[in-house]
Amino acid sequence: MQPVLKVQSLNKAFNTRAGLFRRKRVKVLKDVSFAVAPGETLAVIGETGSGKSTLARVLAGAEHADSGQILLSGEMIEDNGHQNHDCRHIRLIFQDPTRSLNRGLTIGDMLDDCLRLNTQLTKHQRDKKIVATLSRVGLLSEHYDYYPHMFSGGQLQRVALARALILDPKVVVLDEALSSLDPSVRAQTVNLLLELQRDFGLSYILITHHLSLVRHMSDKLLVLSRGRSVEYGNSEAIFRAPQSKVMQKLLAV
Ligand SMILES: Nc1ncnc2c1ncn2[C@@H]1O[C@H](COP(=O)(O)OP(=O)(O)OP(=O)(O)O)[C@@H](O)[C@H]1O
Repeated sequence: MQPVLKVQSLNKAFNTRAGLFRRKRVKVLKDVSFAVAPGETLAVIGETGSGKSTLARVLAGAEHADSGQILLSGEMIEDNGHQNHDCRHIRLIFQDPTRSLNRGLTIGDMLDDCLRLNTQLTKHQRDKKIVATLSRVGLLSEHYDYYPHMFSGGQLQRVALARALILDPKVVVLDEALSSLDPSVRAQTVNLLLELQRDFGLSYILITHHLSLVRHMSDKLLVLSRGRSVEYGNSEAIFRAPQSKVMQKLLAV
């Protein structure tokens, strides 16, 4: 099966201060490659600062890579720093959903903005799609008129999910998106994500420090260390017999 997402030799560096007047370029992603099939979940784990969030932002088009390629369903969307990114196909959800939600807009208006800016749908079609998407993530049509502050943390993560799904993406990147939820809400959200994956063939990139979540949700696993891929393959096989020191250490904790 053709992968929905293929990443080849991705490199990314940042300029950082190295003294009062000096700057130095720090490589954050080094030759990172992987592929994700439709309906599959790839978990990305690694110690703090290993480049997971940077990878998430590059995938979602929020940052350019310095070199390397990203192909979506065989089509090049990033080639050596040149983006041809249709942002609607890879969507990013953060740990703190309020980061991506405008406090001054109702949920309905926020979702309507996404559709107005990215599709040719009429107002009637947009409203229908918004209500259907709210229902897909377990929210009610009444929530159309709610503001972000009127939701609980778990509901807000559902709103962020609705915002990600409203444009029918192929890949959703979850950057610690489940971390701040309490265990029972997290379990409900995981079940919802798995249900959506089953129903719509969504692929997930799951970035998390929770190994139990990785084990439960992922098909494949990429282990990053200082921006480099040190282990990549079938999750179950890696959990059974980790080859990299990083993974062995993470499992030993
Ligand atoms: N905009 C930036 N400018 C300079 N350095 C950056 C920038 N963004 C990230 N970095 C650096 O890149 C490295 C990787 O950061 P990143 O947030 O991707 O790691 P991470 O694996 O997601 O860490 P964590 O698990 O703590 O979230 C860190 O050293 C960070 O300080």
